[in-house]
Amino acid sequence: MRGGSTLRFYPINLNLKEKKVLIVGAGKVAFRKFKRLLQAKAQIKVVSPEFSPKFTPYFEQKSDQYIFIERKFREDDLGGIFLVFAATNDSQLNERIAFLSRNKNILANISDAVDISDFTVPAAVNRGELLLTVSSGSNLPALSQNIRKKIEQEFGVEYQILLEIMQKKRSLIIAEIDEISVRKKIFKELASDQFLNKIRMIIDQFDLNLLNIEETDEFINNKNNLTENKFKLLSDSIETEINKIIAKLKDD
Ligand SMILES: C[C@@]1(CC(=O)O)c2cc3[nH]c(cc4nc(cc5[nH]c(cc(n2)[C@H]1CCC(=O)O)[C@@](C)(CC(=O)O)[C@@H]5CCC(=O)O)C(CC(=O)O)=C4CCC(=O)O)c(CCC(=O)O)c3CC(=O)O
Ligand SMILES: NC(=O)C1=CN([C@@H]2O[C@H](COP(=O)(O)OP(=O)(O)OC[C@H]3O[C@@H](n4cnc5c(N)ncnc54)[C@H](O)[C@@H]3O)[C@@H](O)[C@H]2O)C=CC1
Repeated sequence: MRGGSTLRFYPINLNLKEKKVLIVGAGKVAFRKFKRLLQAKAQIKVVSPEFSPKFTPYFEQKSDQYIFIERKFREDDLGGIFLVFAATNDSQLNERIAFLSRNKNILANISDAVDISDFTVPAAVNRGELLLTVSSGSNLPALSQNIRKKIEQEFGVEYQILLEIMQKKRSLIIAEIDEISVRKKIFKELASDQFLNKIRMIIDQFDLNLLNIEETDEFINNKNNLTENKFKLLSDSIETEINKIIAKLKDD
C-alpha cells in the first residue's frame, strides 16, 4: 500500500527571494521560522511586543533583509504581505490572523492550528541544492525531527558536490548530445548509487576533511584561498569521471 490518498498537503518548494513575509510573535517558534526565512533571502517583518533573546544578535546587526517592530499585531501589518506566520502564544489572535489572511489571499501558517493553516513547515536537510523534507501531517512533529536526523547521517557532501558540478554540466550535455534517450541514460548513470560511490571515493582521496557540512558550505563558497584550488582539483577529477561516462554512453 502506498497510502497516497490520506495525504492532506501538497508538496511545494517556494522561492521567497525578496518576497515580503510577516512573522507575528517573536518566541522560540517564530525564531525557527525567522532563521529559515533568512536563508531563503525573504524580506522579513517581525511584529511582537516582546522578543526572545535569540533575536538579540539580529537586533544588533542591522540588515535590509529584516525589520523588527516592537508592538502588538495590527491588521494593517498584512498590507503587501505574500506569506504570514502566526506564531504567538495567543491562539485567538493566531486564529484571527488566519481569518484576515484568507480574505486578503495571503498564505498563512498558524503555529498552533494545522487545520486552519494553508501550509505547514517541514523538517529539512539540504546538501547544497538537494533538499529533503519531512512532514508528519502535524501528527507528530517530533517524528519529523527524528527522521531529519537520520537523513543527515545518510546524505553527505557527495550530493552537494555532484549538484554543484551539474549546475553547469547539465546544460552542456543537453547542448552537446542531440539524442534525448542517450541524455537520459547519461543522467541516470550520473545519479546512480554506483556513481555516488565513485564520488565518495574521490572525496576520500583528496582528504579534505569535509565531514562538517557547514564547513563544506564555507569551503565551496570560498573563492579566495588555497581551499579553492583543492576544490577545483576535486571538481576536475569528478568531471573527468563524468566525461568518461558521457564518452562511454554516447557510442552505445
Ligand atoms: C503543524 C506544524 C506547524 C508549522 O508548520 O510550524 C507544527 C505544529 C506543532 N509542533 C508542536 C511541537 C513541536 N514541534 C517540534 C519541532 C518542529 N516542528 C516543526 C513543524 C511543525 N510543527 C508543523 C508540522 C510538521 C509536521 O507535519 O511534522 C518542525 C518540523 C519544523 C519547524 O518548525 O521548523 C520542527 C522540527 C525541525 C527540526 O528539528 O528539524 C518539536 C520538537 C522540539 O521542539 O524539540 C515539538 C515538541 C514535540 C512534539 O510535540 O512532537 C506543537 C505543540 C504541541 C503541544 O502543544 O504540545 C504544534 C502545534 C500543534 O500540534 O497543534
Ligand atoms: N510549530 C511548532 O513547531 C510549534 C508550535 N507551538 C505553538 O506555537 C506558538 C508559539 O510558541 P512559542 O514560540 O514557544 O511561544 P513564546 O511564548 O515563546 O512566544 C510567543 C510570542 O508571541 C508574542 N505575542 C503575544 N501576543 C502578541 C500580539 N498581540 N501580537 C504580536 N505578538 C504577540 C509574544 O510577545 C512572544 O514573542 C504556541 O501557540 C505553541 O502552542 C509550540 C511548539 C512548537
